[in-house]
Amino acid sequence: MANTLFDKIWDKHVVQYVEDGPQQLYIDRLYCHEVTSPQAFAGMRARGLKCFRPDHIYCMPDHNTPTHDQDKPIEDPVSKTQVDTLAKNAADFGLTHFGMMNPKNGIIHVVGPERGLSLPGMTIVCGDSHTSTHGAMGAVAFGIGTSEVEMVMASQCILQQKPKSMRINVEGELGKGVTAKDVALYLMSQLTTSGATGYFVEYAGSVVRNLSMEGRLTLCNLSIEMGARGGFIAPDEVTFEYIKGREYAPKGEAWDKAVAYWKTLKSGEDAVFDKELTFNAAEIEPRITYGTNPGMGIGITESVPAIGTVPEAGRVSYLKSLDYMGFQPGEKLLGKPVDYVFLGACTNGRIEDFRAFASIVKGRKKADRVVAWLVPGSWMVADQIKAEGLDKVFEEAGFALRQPGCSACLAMNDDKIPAGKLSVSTSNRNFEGRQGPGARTVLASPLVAAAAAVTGVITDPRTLM
Ligand SMILES: CC(C)[C@H](C(=O)O)[C@@H](O)C(=O)O
Ligand code: SF4
Repeated sequence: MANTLFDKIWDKHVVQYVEDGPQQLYIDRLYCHEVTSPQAFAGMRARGLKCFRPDHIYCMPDHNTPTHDQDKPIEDPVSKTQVDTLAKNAADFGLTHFGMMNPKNGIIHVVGPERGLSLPGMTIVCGDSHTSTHGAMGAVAFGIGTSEVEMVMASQCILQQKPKSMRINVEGELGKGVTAKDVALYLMSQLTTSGATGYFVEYAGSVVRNLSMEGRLTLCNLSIEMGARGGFIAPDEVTFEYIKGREYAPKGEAWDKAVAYWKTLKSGEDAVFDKELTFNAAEIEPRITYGTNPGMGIGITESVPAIGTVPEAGRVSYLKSLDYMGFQPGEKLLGKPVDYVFLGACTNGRIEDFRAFASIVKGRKKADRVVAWLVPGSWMVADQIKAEGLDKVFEEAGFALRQPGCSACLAMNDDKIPAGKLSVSTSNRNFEGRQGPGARTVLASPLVAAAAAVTGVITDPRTLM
């Protein structure tokens, strides 16, 4: 009998078991963005196919959208083609499309949960690795390739090998200034970027239960950076409270029925996982990365690992990574001058992240040397920022808000960090050139980003709280 929550949701969606092969899995939601959908639509056209369940597919541009002047035509020709192509494809195939300037537009992984489209117990896919984010809603959500996007368009199903199951418990209480982002960065440093390869992770333990939905979305977002197929959290009152009343959430009787079902979505007391790990919240301080993958991280007061502590096989790439970042083995990063600060991305572009940033910059001033990009994950987040008066806080401190999109998370739009500049970023990847050719990225929480933005150097946010 299925006993882990993952098994329960997965098994309920299996249409067909193929002996010694992949399983045919029914998909409740397909999200499409402009980068990974064009070939899928082209394939559908070439085969003369229609989408099997068009009402279960939602499209929106986010990667190529500029974060300024969205009411004007996009200047960059490549981005314009991508964004226009998605609009045309969605229209041709009869799919819902939240285009640029549509109040429902934003980063797909921010919009899905906030509109009540991503719900507990669902299977959710998108041609995007950070689809794992939606796992925070208690869904089995994972990224797929473009040929698989086409498969889902055509059949609303996908062929998948069932991943192994892992439970990660984080127990205790988070200290001052420690956020879900720090928990994720800590887990990655412990597991490495391949530590969860082949697994689907259930996050559990008192720390996870006490996280807000925004925090849970951040945590699940980063699952993929540990190599996991996805990560999710059993739905509970926090989840239900968050979903209630949202635009596409069930209403009235359907709501009661849905909640009654969602309450059954938990792993059994005696559930057995292929792997189970437990961590102690007391070990986690605000974190930063020092290298060129998200697993290369330290507590903000710690030093970059000395060369002797790095396994011999990894020393060459370790030194290459530090060389790129301009850091020395064994040195502390506190006090390092910062050029750019980016608040946003599907990792940390939600209202709580803007509240956290505001809590530090309120009554202070942006450091002159810092260029700061504050990019809401969606128009809904942008509106909430205004409704709460946070825009005024930012303005008084010398910060301006931009328009929603993936922005500086990856260099696919106008928001590129110049070569050599050091950026403290709330996004999820610090690969070489990720934020622009030659850009150097330190991943951190919104609190750490805010502390850097007002001091101009890498700063422990606890000293400003
Ligand atoms: C463009 C897309 C395929 C990619 C992903 O899959 O994650 C992007 O969103 C990213 O964050 O690198
Ligand atoms: S915000 Fe970044 S990580 Fe998220 S979907 Fe966009 S590019 Fe990918």
